Amino acid sequence: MIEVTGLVKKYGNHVAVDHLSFRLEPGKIYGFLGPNGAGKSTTMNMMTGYIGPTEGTILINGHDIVKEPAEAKRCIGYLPELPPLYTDMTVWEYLEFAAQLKNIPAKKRQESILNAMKMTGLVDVAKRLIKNLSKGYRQRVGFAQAVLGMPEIIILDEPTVGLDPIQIIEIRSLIKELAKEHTVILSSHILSEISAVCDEILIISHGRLVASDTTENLMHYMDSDAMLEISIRAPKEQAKNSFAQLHHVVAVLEATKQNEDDKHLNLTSFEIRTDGADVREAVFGICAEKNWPIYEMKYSKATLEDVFMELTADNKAHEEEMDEIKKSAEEAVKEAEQTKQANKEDDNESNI
Ligand SMILES: Nc1ncnc2c1ncn2[C@@H]1O[C@H](COP(=O)(O)OP(=O)(O)OP(=O)(O)O)[C@@H](O)[C@H]1O
Repeated sequence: MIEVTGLVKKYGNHVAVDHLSFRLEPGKIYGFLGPNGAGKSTTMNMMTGYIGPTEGTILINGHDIVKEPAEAKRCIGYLPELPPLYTDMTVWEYLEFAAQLKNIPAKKRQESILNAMKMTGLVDVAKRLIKNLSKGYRQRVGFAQAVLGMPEIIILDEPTVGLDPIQIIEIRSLIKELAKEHTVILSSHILSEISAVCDEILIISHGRLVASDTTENLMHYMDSDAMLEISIRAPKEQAKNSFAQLHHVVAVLEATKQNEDDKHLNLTSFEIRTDGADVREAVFGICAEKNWPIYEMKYSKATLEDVFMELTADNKAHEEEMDEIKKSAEEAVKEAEQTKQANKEDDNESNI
């Protein structure tokens, strides 16, 4: 089990991880999801003891990663975003080297390496130089290194980045295979990646945890929002009131975008928001009864992607704000330089 409490990492004034707290139970696949720069790698690097936290504690099966690093690290296998593979070694040589670093006793080494290779499908390439392997196979070598010695917890940073679709499918099934015997934690900025394999998702934005739930619950949360876009020819207020009275409808908004055709036909467009229910038939019933011709109807449910965008939305606003600050700072510097240059020219003229 992993317990993270009040975790903070600062680089100078920059807060990369901002008071993260969570608890990860054994035997599940967890996904760290967040945009680039959200703090996923920094968090993983702290959890695996690669870098120290500025504040907060990380307990790995009860061992503090800072105070008892050897005991804590023994429970973890880590595949960093850029695995440090020695490409002039063969797969076997590299795994033997990794086994020594992990202090796996000499008597057990061969068996451990063989198990890791079997698990990751590397037995046939054991004698091949790593530099002659495809990117997918190199990633497998990184995996094999992580599972060597069968640690209880496997941490994988962006495990499918740069792989082709077939390799991605292979790595995904490998992760699911691993989860039968290990707790797996992986990170990605790709939502479909995380939702395809993880039991629970932790969404991180600006170093903060903005959501943490099971993939099903997050999906269910999305289900609580649906929208029907409709273009009809009808008296605006009367139509709006009729739709608003329908069961499950939470809001009826007038859609602002209208094309020339709509104007010509004198159409009114609405966005009918519901609590997740599909109200197409009920809306059709009203329109038919009132004889309001329907020109267009489009039903949509919020997706996991929408929730991710919503939860990390301040990210974009923050970036825009930073761009704005940077732009005005650059303008101020330019202005100051121009003034300095003008003053210099004035001085030169008065000297003449
Ligand atoms: N060694 C470092 N020195 C200074 N700033 C750093 C350092 N490492 C990371 N950062 C900053 O900390 C923030 C979090 O970075 P981190 O790599 O953890 O994000 P991430 O979510 O893993 O992103 P990505 O998906 O792009 O790897 C970023 O703003 C990054 O620029």
